Amino acid sequence: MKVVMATGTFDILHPGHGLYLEESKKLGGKDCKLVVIVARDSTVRDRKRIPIIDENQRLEMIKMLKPVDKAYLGHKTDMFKIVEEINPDIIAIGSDQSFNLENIKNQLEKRNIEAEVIRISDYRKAKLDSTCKIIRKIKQTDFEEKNLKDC
Ligand SMILES: Cc1cc2nc3c(=O)[nH]c(=O)nc-3n(C[C@H](O)[C@H](O)[C@H](O)COP(=O)(O)O)c2cc1C
Ligand SMILES: Nc1ncnc2c1ncn2[C@@H]1O[C@H](COP(=O)(O)OP(=O)(O)OP(=O)(O)O)[C@@H](O)[C@H]1O
Ligand SMILES: [Co+2]
Repeated sequence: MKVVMATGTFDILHPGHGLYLEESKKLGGKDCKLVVIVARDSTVRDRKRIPIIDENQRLEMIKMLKPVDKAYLGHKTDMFKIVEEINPDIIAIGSDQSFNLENIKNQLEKRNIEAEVIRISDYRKAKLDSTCKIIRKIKQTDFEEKNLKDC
């Protein structure tokens, strides 16, 4: 049985997230266990922007997805601590994740973690194929208050 680790923010789910998780799971073959690490709110704030959905609700949704066997929040500072704990065979890096694979491999080597690091090159193209596009669309949409009255 192979353990594959996938990571991300997963703020406002869309089909690109589903494709990435499906492709990650395929890397581990027939008996794959897919473990997903959801980025902490503090990490998202430091690296990207203020998250819309908080970390617990993002984790709750990821746990409900079909390819996912286990999901956890990451740690707040050392991102390789969770890798040591999960001890995956493969770490799947998404097509738009800005990690340098060589840097990750060097960090793993320093800690004696024998995981393979693989870039998933598949990208699901659509009008709203990223969280930032969804946020931009919501910002630009001029909702009338009556559309939101039951919220
Ligand atoms: C090997 C690896 C380990 C990670 N561990 C953590 C972690 O412990 N805590 C965390 O908040 N995020 C963790 N992340 C997720 C990254 O923080 C997240 O991918 C990054 O913020 C970029 O966001 P994005 O993937 O949504 O583009 C990890 C990512 C990788 C590749
Ligand atoms: N359209 C897509 N096709 C394939 N993979 C995707 C797509 N969108 C996101 N992913 C992958 O899903 C994982 C989580 O992505 P993330 O949380 O950054 O969402 P995002 O839509 O890319 O958000 P943002 O717009 O903030 O970058 C990453 O590994 C990312 O590469
Ligand atoms: Co992204």
